[in-house]
Amino acid sequence: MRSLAVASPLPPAAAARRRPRASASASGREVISQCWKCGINQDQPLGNSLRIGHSQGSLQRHGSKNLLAAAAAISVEQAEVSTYLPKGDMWSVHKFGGTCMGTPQRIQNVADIVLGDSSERKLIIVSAMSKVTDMMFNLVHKAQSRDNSYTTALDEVFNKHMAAAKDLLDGEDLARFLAQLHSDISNLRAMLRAIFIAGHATESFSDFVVGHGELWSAQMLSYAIKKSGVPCSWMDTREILVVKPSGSNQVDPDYLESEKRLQKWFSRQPAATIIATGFIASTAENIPTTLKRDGSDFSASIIGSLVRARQVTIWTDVDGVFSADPRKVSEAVILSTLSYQEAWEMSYFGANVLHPRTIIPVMKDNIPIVIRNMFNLSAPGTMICKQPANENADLDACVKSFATIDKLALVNVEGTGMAGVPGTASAIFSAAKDVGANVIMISQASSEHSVCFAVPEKEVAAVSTALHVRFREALAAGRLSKVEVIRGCSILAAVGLRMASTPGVSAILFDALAKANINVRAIAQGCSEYNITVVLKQEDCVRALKAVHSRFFLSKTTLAVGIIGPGLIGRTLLDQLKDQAAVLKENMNIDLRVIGIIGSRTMHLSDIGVDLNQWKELLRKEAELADLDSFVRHLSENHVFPNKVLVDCTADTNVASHYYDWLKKGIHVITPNKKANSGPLDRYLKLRTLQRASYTHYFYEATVGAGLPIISTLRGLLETGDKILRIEGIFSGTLSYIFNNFEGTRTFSNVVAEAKEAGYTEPDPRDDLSGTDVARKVIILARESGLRLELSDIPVKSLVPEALRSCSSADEFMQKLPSFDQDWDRQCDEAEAAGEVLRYVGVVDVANRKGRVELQRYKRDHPFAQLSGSDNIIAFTTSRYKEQPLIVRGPGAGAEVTAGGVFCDILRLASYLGAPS
Ligand SMILES: NC(=O)C1=CN([C@@H]2O[C@H](COP(=O)(O)OP(=O)(O)OC[C@H]3O[C@@H](n4cnc5c(N)ncnc54)[C@H](O)[C@@H]3O)[C@@H](O)[C@H]2O)C=CC1
Ligand SMILES: N[C@@H](CC=O)C(=O)O
Ligand code: NA
Repeated sequence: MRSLAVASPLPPAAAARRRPRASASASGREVISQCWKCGINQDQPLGNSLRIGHSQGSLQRHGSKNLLAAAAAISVEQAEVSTYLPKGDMWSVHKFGGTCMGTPQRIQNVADIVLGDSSERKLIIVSAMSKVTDMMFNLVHKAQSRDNSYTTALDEVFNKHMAAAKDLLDGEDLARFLAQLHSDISNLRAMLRAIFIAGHATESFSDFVVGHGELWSAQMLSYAIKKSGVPCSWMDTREILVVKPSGSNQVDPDYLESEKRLQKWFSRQPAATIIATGFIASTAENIPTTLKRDGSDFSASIIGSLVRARQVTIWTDVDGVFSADPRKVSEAVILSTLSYQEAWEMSYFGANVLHPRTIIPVMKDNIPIVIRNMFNLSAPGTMICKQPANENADLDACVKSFATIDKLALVNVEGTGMAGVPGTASAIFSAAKDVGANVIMISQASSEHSVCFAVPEKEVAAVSTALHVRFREALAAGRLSKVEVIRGCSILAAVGLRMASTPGVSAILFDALAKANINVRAIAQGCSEYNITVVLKQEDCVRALKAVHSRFFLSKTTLAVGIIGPGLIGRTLLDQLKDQAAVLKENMNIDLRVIGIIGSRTMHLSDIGVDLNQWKELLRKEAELADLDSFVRHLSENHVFPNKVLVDCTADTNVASHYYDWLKKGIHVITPNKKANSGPLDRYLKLRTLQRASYTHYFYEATVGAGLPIISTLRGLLETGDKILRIEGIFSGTLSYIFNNFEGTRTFSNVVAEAKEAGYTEPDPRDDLSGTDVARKVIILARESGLRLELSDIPVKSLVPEALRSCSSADEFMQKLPSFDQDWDRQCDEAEAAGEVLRYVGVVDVANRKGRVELQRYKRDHPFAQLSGSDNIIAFTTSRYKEQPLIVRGPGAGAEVTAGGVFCDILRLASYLGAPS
């Protein structure tokens, strides 16, 4: 065997300084106690060097077999207990993770935070400098894989710490630290060499090597604090914390023994500021071990409990615990408080809070844990403590946070033979256990006809096979009908202690999911009610998370909007949205984001929202070729916003033909375009049936009377049980304007041009003059009233001269229209001579299940003759409004009022989705 001799790392002066102290306190176990007493700080141990010193001697004496025992010989000195360990409020415990200890500057910042804490006594737990633990694991891995490069990797570890120390410390402190570092590295080199030769490292070996990161960072911090004149000791927690293994990769603290050891340690070094190593501990047999994953948090919690600290502060690089994963929910907020149970539940669901076991030690003594950001000292952080009694008890505050678990599969075991048969559930779950599957959630309805449970997707094939084997006979005999596997699932959990005692929480949760059009596959809620768990399709999970989070947390309804057709109405709507967005956000908690605009030629897309101050430039300069399919895909695949709406501001039949598919995709539709509702009846009925059966919404108030409340009034009458007899009125803003203004002073064609200029006409004014636009409105109202009519069922009196019907464009039509002005002069004169006016009216004759559109003459005192501008007037004659019809009157065309009507529909949608009304 090769010699493992290690050169003395200490310069002669330092070695000389060590010796007298070592001998002064030497007890029976000379080597060990010598090192314990030869520290740099009063009687402080030099930690690992003493053990390596011992191991070195032992190695030479006992050979490599005893390497571990020798290396790990951590002893508790039989010192007299002279100073009792005080316990209670005077102690504050802090823990700084690897990121906080990442650079010399950060270690100095940690020192400043510690110095700034005015507590009487402070116990500071530190992790290794960031990345060091991985580097140390890598050393072991390389050595046991017989990879010689472990030596250079060890040099890197040395260099990293030497450089940090040189930056941070100076003078004697630096010399002492470097001497210790040299010594440790030499001994590690020897130990790794032994591992290299053996080709194997036991867990204890590995733990011993890995724990050095904490030993070095604790020493560096204690020197940094001492530098400012504050007495400070450092503690190797392997001398204090005693743990025993408890199952796979877990340990349980031995509180009694640990407390005894702490007491003894303290009696020797009763410092007011103690820097202790996180992560590392020892077994009852004094073999070095670690506290496993997130071990430093656990160290802080155990030590906090041992001294009955006032508070344990875990310093990290985030402002506290978020209400949901901020990478998935950008609006996630920092929680100011969390109960122990809530933190526990959240940790289980993968929220990066604390490992559940970290909470146990402090929970038994009601010691609060505060999570704080060392890089943002102004953030107060999150306090995890006993549920505060006076906490806001309103419904929304019952849910503290949301978490998700992906890559799951549901297993559904179903059959009539399960009901009332004891042992079925046990057989199902023992089959899962036999293949080592981790059952994450179980749900069984009380009918007992099915049991369903979630397991990680990678384990589901084995579970399914095991169940088919176990229930072969039952399946063959039909007692079980199926063992079904549903892959691609996720769990979404709502966590909150007060859910247990508050009715209505689950209703809100499921309502938010339904409104986001998300299908729930399974549900579980234990009677502890700290969480409600739902299983969903994985692809829906982020959207679901956003939907429930915004419903409970922010009460902010976020709505992604896609605008199709930025023509007159579309661009006016965009302007209105731009002007009102901030007010809606502030006053109504509604966050509207236009994430796409598509015109006939180009489209501009954004994931988080188009800047509405410059949408026109963006649509010109930063646009792609218009493609409606990819536009819709952009909207439906956006995972930032849970709710999406397409606003069709075209007059295009083709665009309208897609509404069905969009609603099916869960995208809401809002439109002033009349084509869908006045198109083929079967398609209309299919669309309405789908929409009524789903939680997607389809609003079209502006299709009749623009912004006037026509559809909503009719709906209100119908839904409250009124019977519609007749709807009659002037439904065309264009025709209203024309006949209100064609009074002999201007030609007919001039007035038509004015209506077009004012934005009242359809993109092609022949749609207005032909009566088609009015007929479409009549059809829309007729269908809304329950009549099954086609557009062709409506007799229409067209005002478009026969000769102009075949014009190839609206422009050509407008150019040729003046040649027919004389005909119009004649009709107008005739009416005037009779004391009448011309009005173009539409009638929905519900009683006779008919509709019609006609040009009529009315006496000058008739209400229809009293209109001005683009006024519409619509009279509803119903069972309730029989003698006097209910009349709605006002401008029924024009950019502002129409866009306003569309905007109203958007807000109606937001309100349906949960925005305050
Ligand atoms: N002007 C008014 O007072 C009222 C209009 N409406 C309806 O509002 C809708 C829009 O009317 P206006 O804005 O006046 O028309 P417009 O012609 O000014 O705007 C329509 C826009 O849609 C674009 N477009 C057409 N097909 C498209 C497609 N497939 N994909 C993307 N973009 C396309 C056009 O390029 C144009 O920019 C029409 O359906 C109209 O019936 C409803 C009530 C009142
Ligand atoms: N062109 C239409 C616009 C509203 O639907 C009209 O004039 O009424
Ligand atoms: Na309307």
